[in-house]
Amino acid sequence: MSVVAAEVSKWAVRNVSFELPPGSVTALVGANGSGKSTLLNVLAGHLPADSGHTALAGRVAYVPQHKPMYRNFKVADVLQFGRRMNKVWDNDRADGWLDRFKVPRRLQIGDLSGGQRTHVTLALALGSRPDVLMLDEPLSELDPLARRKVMRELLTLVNDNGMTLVFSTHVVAEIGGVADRLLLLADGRLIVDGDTDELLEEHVLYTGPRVTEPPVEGRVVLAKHSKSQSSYLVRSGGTQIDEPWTARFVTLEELVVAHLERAA
Ligand SMILES: Nc1ncnc2c1ncn2[C@@H]1O[C@H](COP(=O)(O)OP(=O)(O)OP(=O)(O)O)[C@@H](O)[C@H]1O
Repeated sequence: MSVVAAEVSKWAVRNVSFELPPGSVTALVGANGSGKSTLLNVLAGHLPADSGHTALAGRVAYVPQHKPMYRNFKVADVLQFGRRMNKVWDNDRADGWLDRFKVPRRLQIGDLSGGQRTHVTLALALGSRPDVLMLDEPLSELDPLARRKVMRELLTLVNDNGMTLVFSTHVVAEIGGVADRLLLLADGRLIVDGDTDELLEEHVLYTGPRVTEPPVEGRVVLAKHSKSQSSYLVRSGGTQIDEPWTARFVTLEELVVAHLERAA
């Protein structure tokens, strides 16, 4: 395993355990204040856990949500800084990232746009050739095209170098086809931990006449009722169902929202 959390507690985060295999891409999702940043900070060693322990294999790079950087540094100085601060430094990789996203080298950090600053912090993190890269809401300041391009480039690094990627996000629509694992936090507790494809296969939404019991066995994640209709999102249900009921798989976004609604 390249990332292990064992019964980690810190502030709102309570007893969180999971294991992430090398080369996996994990999306960490949860409502505001659910503990995503706290958990990432503990994993990165920036905060001590109150209890439990973590283990990360290899070189670790972490880009926090607020991307702290010296505002008076020029972009070129940041690369220089990266070279001096890291035992392993891949300048071509860092420089290449800035090139691809057209970040002007002569400007000071304080004069860059939010998105450009994001690219500088990503270049700095990637230049250290991490085995584990953790990003706290990396896409929040990027335009829609840049968001796609960044994820594509990061996935290429995962595929080519076996890097393990963990990122927190609120944009669940963007994790489909990107993340192969999902960690869902609610109120500091881990309510979903699994392979995204398996989770999608396990969750089935049944819609039919209004009833008080679901039409199949399985764990009901969420039930909704209107005047004449009921719908049940069931985990570990099957798709075989008699009329007038219909069954369909859900999107990752629907799955996440249902679990969050249930936990709220
Ligand atoms: N120094 C602290 N002492 C105690 N609790 C804290 C401290 N700092 C943060 N918290 C609490 O920890 C909880 C989790 O915050 P955290 O920033 O980890 O959530 P988050 O999921 O990243 O939220 P968001 O999506 O809004 O960024 C919040 O309730 C926050 O108030």
